[in-house]
Formats: sequence, C-alpha cells, structure tokens
Amino acid sequence: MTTTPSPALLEIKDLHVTYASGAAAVRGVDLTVAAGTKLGIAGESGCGKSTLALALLRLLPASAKLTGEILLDGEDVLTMKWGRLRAVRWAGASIVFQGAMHSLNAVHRIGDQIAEPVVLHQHATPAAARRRAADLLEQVGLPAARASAYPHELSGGQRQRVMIAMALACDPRLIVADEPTTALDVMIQAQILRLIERLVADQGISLMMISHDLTVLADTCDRLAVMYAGRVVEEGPARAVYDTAAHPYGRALSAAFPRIGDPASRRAPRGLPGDPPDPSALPGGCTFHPRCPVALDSCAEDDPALREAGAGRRAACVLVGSVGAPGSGTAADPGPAAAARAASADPAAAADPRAAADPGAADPSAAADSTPDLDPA
Ligand SMILES: Nc1ncnc2c1ncn2[C@@H]1O[C@H](COP(=O)(O)OP(=O)(O)OP(=O)(O)O)[C@@H](O)[C@H]1O
Repeated sequence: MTTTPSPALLEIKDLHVTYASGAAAVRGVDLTVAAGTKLGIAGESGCGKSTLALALLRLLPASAKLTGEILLDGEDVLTMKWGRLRAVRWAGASIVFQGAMHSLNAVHRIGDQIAEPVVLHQHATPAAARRRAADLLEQVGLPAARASAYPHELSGGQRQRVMIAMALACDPRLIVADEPTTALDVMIQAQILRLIERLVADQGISLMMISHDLTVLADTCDRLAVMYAGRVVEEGPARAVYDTAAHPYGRALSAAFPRIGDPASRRAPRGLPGDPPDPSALPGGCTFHPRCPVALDSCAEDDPALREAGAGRRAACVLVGSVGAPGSGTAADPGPAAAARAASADPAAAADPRAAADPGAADPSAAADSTPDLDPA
C-alpha cells in the first residue's frame, strides 16, 4: 500500500543567515514541515536554532543578510511585501519565545494583549475580540477572569500560557516554539509541553519546536533535525534520530541526556567535551571534526553535504554508510587522529574510539543498534 505524503506547509531551501559581525549563524539549511506535523530542532547553544526561528518570520535585525527561500504555503516569506508579512506573522505562523516576561507588555492587561491581534488581523469588533481572548485563556488552562491581570501578577508558567494563547489568537497554520519551557521548573515544563501538544493536535496546527533538550523533542515531535555550527547535520524520524543517531554529533547530543522510558538504562548521561565553533571563524572541513571522536584525517578537509540516507533520514558525515560507520555495529578504523582525540576526551575510550561516540557501543546490549544503512549509493 502506498501512502501519500502530507503537503509541505513550510519549506526552507538553502537558507543562509549572516550577521553584520560576520557570524555565519545559519548555513545552507534545507528543512520541510509537513502540514499537521511537528519538527524538533536540537543543538547546543550557539548552533543557530533561534536565528533560524527568527528568520522564518523575518524578525532578525535589518543588518542580518538572508539568502535562500522560506516558503510558507508556497509563498516566499523573504520576498513578501511588508503588509503581507504582518498578516502572515499572526495568521500564517506565530512564535512562542522563551521568557514570556520579556515578550509581554508590562503595562497592558493580558486580555487586551491577546485581543489586539484579533482586532488588527481578523477585523473583529473590540467586544468580539475580548470574548475570543477569554476563550483562548480557557483553552490554555487559565480562568477567563485573568484577562484583567497584568503580566507581573502571573507566575512564569501562567505567563507562558498567555504567550501560547496569543500565538493561537489568529488561528495560525504553524507555531514556532523557541525553548518554550526553558525558564520554568520541571513540573511546569511538562504541563506546558503537554498543553502545546494537545492544542496543536486538536487544531491541526504544525509545530516547529526548538530546544537544546533532545529528550523533550524526541518525546514531543514527529521529526527531529540536529543543528551544528549553523547547519543541519542530521534529520529524520524523531525517535530514530534520538535512539540511533547516525551523525557523531547527534550521537553525542543524544548520549548527553537520560534515555526516555528507561530509568534503569546503563547509558548514563555523558557530556561532550569542548564547545561549538565561533560562527565568525569556522574551522575548515567538517565543522565538527575538532570535537569528533571518530573523525578521519580527511574530515579536516571535506565538509560532507546533508544527503539522503534511507529510512526517511538524512545525515552529513563521511563515515555514515561506510564500513565502521557510527551506528553500523561493525569494527571501525577511524585513523590516528580520531584515536588521539578519543584518548584525550576519555582515556577509557582510546582502545575503541567508537565508544567515545557511543557509550553504548562497547555494551553488548547495544548490539541491536538499528541505525539504517545510510550509504547513499
Ligand atoms: N544579533 C546578533 N548579532 C550577531 N551575532 C549574533 C546575533 N544573534 C546571534 N548571533 C550569533 O549567532 C550564533 C547563533 O546564535 P543563536 O542564538 O541562533 O543560537 P542558538 O542555537 O539559538 O543558541 P541558544 O540556544 O543559546 O539560544 C551565535 O554565535 C550567536 O552569538
């Protein structure tokens, strides 16, 4: 039986963003969000996730240089006229930022702030917009009577609910949530994530959720893209990327978090030494090679493109699909440079550099690694 793929609501094509400082924050990103689906964007701080989110609605400083295409329902956001862009920012796609206190206006009642875009963009009467605001507050789990509150009268979790109500105000097709729970405690984080999940599912809204927390994304999203130094280095079904990442960076990021639903896992969380590179001074070759425990000597020269990898996955690593590829389960000979890096990162891993990329690799229980054969040939 063949299945018809969902039409793309958002198509990002070869997007580059360079700040006036020279920082190449987004470099050649190609991503698609199908209608009604949820895409997670993961990566360490500084990898370009927020820049990508802001670029989607042209919310970057005017000095930032953008090239490529951002097609929302087939219309290129980058070439839209200002009036059209204003409408699209509410009805086409809306953004929920982290830290709601900074995004809400401290001197206006929250009901008025939710009602304002309904008047402006849906041409509702003030009375109808107030009723809509009350309804939206109830949808996000707040009593309608809170409409008269000012932002400082609400808790952090309540303010984030207000941000979600505002994002929903004009019935967007896509919500971009940039670290929507970062400033909240763990219990409230879970509530807000479940709320977002429920609302997008009930209303058929597509979601792009940005987080440094791969576990949250794997739990919430259908697909997952891993960004490093401004590029997507891996993309595929969320759970597959989380469980059996093909790119060494994806594997390292995944290893840094406890396993979902496996409290007894022997894969203790494990950090990745070093930091992402300065986007104004990127290393040559693969930008991850200075931190990569399985890099070949040639990785200092070659920067592989993100390529189709089978099983609905894409990855950008020369080792993916080769003998000894990360996740292939076969013996690797990553070369002397990798052995030296693995030894400095973790002496225990020196004898088996694959173990540095995958703490589970030396564990026989990890032998059932189901990473697909990612050889494009
Ligand atoms: N307005 C700006 N001007 C110059 N450089 C910027 C600007 N905003 C971000 N950058 C740089 O662009 C790079 C990507 O930043 P960005 O905020 O997009 O990353 P991120 O992955 O979202 O990080 P975080 O998770 O910390 O928000 C960083 O090196 C950052 O310093």
